[in-house]
Amino acid sequence: MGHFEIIIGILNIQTVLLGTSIGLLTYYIYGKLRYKSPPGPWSIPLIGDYKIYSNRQMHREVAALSEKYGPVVQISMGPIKAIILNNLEVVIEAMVKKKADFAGRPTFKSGNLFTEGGKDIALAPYNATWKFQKKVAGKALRYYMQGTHLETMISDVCDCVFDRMSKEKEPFVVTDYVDKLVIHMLFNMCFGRKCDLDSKDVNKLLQIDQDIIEKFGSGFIEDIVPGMTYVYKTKRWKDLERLIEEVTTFLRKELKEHKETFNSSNIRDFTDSLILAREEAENEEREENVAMLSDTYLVQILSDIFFAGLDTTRMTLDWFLSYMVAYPEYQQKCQEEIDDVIGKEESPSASDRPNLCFTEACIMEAMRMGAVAAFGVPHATICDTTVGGYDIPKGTMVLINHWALHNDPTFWKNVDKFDPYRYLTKEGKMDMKPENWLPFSAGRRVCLGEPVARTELLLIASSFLKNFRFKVPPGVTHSIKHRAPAAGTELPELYKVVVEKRNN
Ligand code: HEM
Repeated sequence: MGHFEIIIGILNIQTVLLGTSIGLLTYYIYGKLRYKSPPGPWSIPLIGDYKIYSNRQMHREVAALSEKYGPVVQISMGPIKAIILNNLEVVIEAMVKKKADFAGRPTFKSGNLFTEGGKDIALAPYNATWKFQKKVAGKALRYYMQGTHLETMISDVCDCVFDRMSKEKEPFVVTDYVDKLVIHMLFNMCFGRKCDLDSKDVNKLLQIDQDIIEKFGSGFIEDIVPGMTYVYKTKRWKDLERLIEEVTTFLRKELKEHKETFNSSNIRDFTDSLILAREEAENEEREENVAMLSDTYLVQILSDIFFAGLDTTRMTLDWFLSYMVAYPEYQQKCQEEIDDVIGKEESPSASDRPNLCFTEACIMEAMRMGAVAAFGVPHATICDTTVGGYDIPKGTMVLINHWALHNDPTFWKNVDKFDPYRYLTKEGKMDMKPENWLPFSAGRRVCLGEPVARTELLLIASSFLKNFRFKVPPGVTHSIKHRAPAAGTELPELYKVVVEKRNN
């Protein structure tokens, strides 16, 4: 080969390399231009939109931003990008129409600590273990709701708490009694313990739960700075580790005691139902199912049922009672309905539900106006996908802004008004559920406890109003003010009430 051919050969190689590079660059630039990221405010690199995500009422701020950017808004939480869905159309597209695409969960250091590495249901990744556990827990809950078990237990717990509450001589904060009632109900449901207002275990768990919300409600720097705990542990982080260890130790002890006294023909509570599910899997010789119901997984399912139900239920009842005090005419209308349907002697039962429409409508409206979980539980995409015409890469954190759905003025007439009639037909019966009313979310990750929560809420709310008339002390005016004890959680400002016993 002469010099000429060699030069031509080199030129050819150079031409091919150059051509390939230009091709790849064009493909990359074209891809970038074609790739449509959701819009959002400018953010400081690595720090992100600190002003937005450090605001405990971020749901309100993002809903306002969506007026400028549209229903899909992107913000940066430190180095983590979050996509927030702010209207029904995009929520249904992501959670219902695209089914599994948005059914993952992001992984957080604090979440892993709470759940022994995602071994629960609520924070678990979208996989076969999650699916199986949700099925088992759903079956155990349904088992528990059969017959009159739930209503008898709620009636016993209400008697126990109301007995103490009726002894109050001075104006008092009713929230304290709501908290006690709900935690005792869950103790009974999960561990079969009768109501004992002086129980050390119950009071300690309630204190831990309140501490976790009040002290850690603004989130953890450790979730935003990966690897930080390997270098340095803050005092807050160490406190969290200690509280979680206390809770897990308690749950492990309960499971151990239940296993020692378990009798499959006498299922006492939710813990027994889970042990029964494991026995069934063992009898069917389904090794893979038995492994998914090891003690660690059972403890985590118990923790989910207990804590997912505790805060959401007690906070919803706080909102309900606060609105009942603010609107005495609605309180009275609920009481008339309750007296008519239940009678003066009986306790509310699940079969009364179809006839307690006005009371149920007041609960639904309290859930709309009071945001107990404004962003629900964060989702993550499990593949590259799209929503609202924007590209969303695999592994992106996605939040549903429930507050925005519940306060969308284009959907709700007089959006700021407490109006139970929104949910009722002209005849006073329950109407179709308004599409924008989604406190339990939708799609694959929909709240597991919705049926039990709605029944519990109605039974407890009716029991409160059946037994007591709630008022503010003479000379005091009650206007509802919102406070945000934790990110994405709003509660009414604490206020004092006086109660009059009814039906004596
Ligand atoms: C007022 C009461 C309640 C409200 C407002 C509520 C709301 C929610 C919401 C918004 C989610 C997140 C759904 C999503 O990821 O899109 C959720 C998940 C969940 N809730 Fe509830 N909840 C309530 C009561 C309960 C109760 C009583 C239980 C248990 C008996 C429960 C168990 C769960 C579980 C296990 C999940 C995780 C589901 C999953 O990841 O697949 N919830 N809830």
